[in-house]
Amino acid sequence: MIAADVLQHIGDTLEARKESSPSSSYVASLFHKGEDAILKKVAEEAAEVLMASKDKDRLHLVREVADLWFHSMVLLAHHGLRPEDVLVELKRREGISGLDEKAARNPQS
Ligand SMILES: N=c1c2ncn([C@@H]3O[C@H](COP(=O)(O)OP(=O)(O)OP(=O)(O)O)[C@@H](O)[C@H]3O)c2ncn1[C@@H]1O[C@H](COP(=O)(O)O)[C@@H](O)[C@H]1O
Repeated sequence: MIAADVLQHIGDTLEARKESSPSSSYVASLFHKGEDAILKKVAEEAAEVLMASKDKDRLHLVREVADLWFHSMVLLAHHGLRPEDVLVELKRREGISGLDEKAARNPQS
């Protein structure tokens, strides 16, 4: 599956960048700055997704979602996690209705 290959490749690149110099790599510079800098980028990119959506600019939206996914993967890598961990969780949820899952969490509501 192409999508899984792309995510796996990005995961490998992110791991390799942990050994790179911050001056030669954007990802290495983010790792070097630490968790707060990574979280700031995730928050900024999420806000940019909202603005692209409100602007009804489809190409801009795709690019901003790519930025958000990418920085979320940097955050995962910071915590020693990989994109595949999210894919496993999404796979686990396949076929489970969001409404049923929510009802199971809050049986009285
Ligand atoms: N997919 C990406 C990717 N998507 C977005 N970005 C960077 O994320 C940043 C997004 O920040 P903004 O949109 O806010 O733009 P900006 O104002 O320039 O950023 P800041 O100065 O505010 O940090 C830009 O610098 C983009 O270049 C990415 N940088 C790297 N990758 C992948 O990561 C690999 C490793 O990158 P390096 O570590 O730079 O070699 C690359 O080969 C790509 O596969």
